[in-house]
Amino acid sequence: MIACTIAGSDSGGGAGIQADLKTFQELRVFGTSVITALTAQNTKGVHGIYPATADFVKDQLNAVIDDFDLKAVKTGMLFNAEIVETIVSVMESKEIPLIVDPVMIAKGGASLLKEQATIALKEKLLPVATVCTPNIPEAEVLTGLTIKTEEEIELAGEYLLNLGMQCVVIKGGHLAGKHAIDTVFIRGEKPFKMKTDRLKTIHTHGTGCTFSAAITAEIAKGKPLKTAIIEAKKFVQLAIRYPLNIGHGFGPTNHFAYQEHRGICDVQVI
Ligand SMILES: Nc1ncnc2c1ncn2[C@@H]1O[C@H](COP(=O)(O)OP(=O)(O)O)[C@@H](O)[C@H]1O
Ligand SMILES: Cc1ncc(COP(=O)(O)O)c(N)n1
Repeated sequence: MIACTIAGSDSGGGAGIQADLKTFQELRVFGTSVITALTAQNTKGVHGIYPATADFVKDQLNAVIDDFDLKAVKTGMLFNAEIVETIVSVMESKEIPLIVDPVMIAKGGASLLKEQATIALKEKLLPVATVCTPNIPEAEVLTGLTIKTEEEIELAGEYLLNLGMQCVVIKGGHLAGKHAIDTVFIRGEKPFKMKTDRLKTIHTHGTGCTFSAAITAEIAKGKPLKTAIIEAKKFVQLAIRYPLNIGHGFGPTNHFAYQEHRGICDVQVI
């Protein structure tokens, strides 16, 4: 099975292209990549960004699509509106499932998406997406809502589904409480929640990239949407639960954990 990630490179290896390819590999999917930007980054922050031209992003994507039978494609850091629009122009005519992680701001605070690009992402990319995986601040930007309560999560989910996607996963990592709860909206189905313990850790660099890459890998393997999303939640939960404790800042998650500890992760589906 072959998947592709369209994202930024994280020199620190915990997020972006590197997190996505490691996740694909652990889930036994062959990973291809389209790099939108190079970041000089480590566990302490983003120290520089060097974007690719939109034309070169297109060259990479066409090179991959022309040669491989891609079963799923994901996007992460897209940086500017030209890159967003280029991806739309290539992907809109394809029947390949597209998972959009609407990456906006790194956990350290650096902006990974320009303001104009947020509009392009919402108005052009999301309507051609299959799945979108916003965290709470991203869902707030995309919907214009303040999201604190369950009702507001429901409203945000419905709003985003109405942009044309088949599925929206609103991630609860940024909320408070004893549990980390993600809410999943699939068109035509009753929404459900995935609940795990909220782990006390600073090693959450790249959690969103890892989660969306795991969804992409499971979809590439042909899993139904709901099964793919639940398995991906297990993958990211184990990756957070067994940190590598490397770097001097907010460390990466552990992509080895799923294969090493599989079967012992409880994700409550409610
Ligand atoms: N401290 C934590 N304990 C357990 N799960 C977490 C924790 N932080 C984030 N997660 C989970 O990691 C995934 C990524 O979530 P989140 O951190 O909200 O996204 P992002 O990395 O895009 O900001 C979600 O499934 C979320 O529930
Ligand atoms: C290249 C790249 N892509 C995505 C993220 C987001 O990850 P996080 O929100 O964990 O900082 C990042 N920091 N760098």
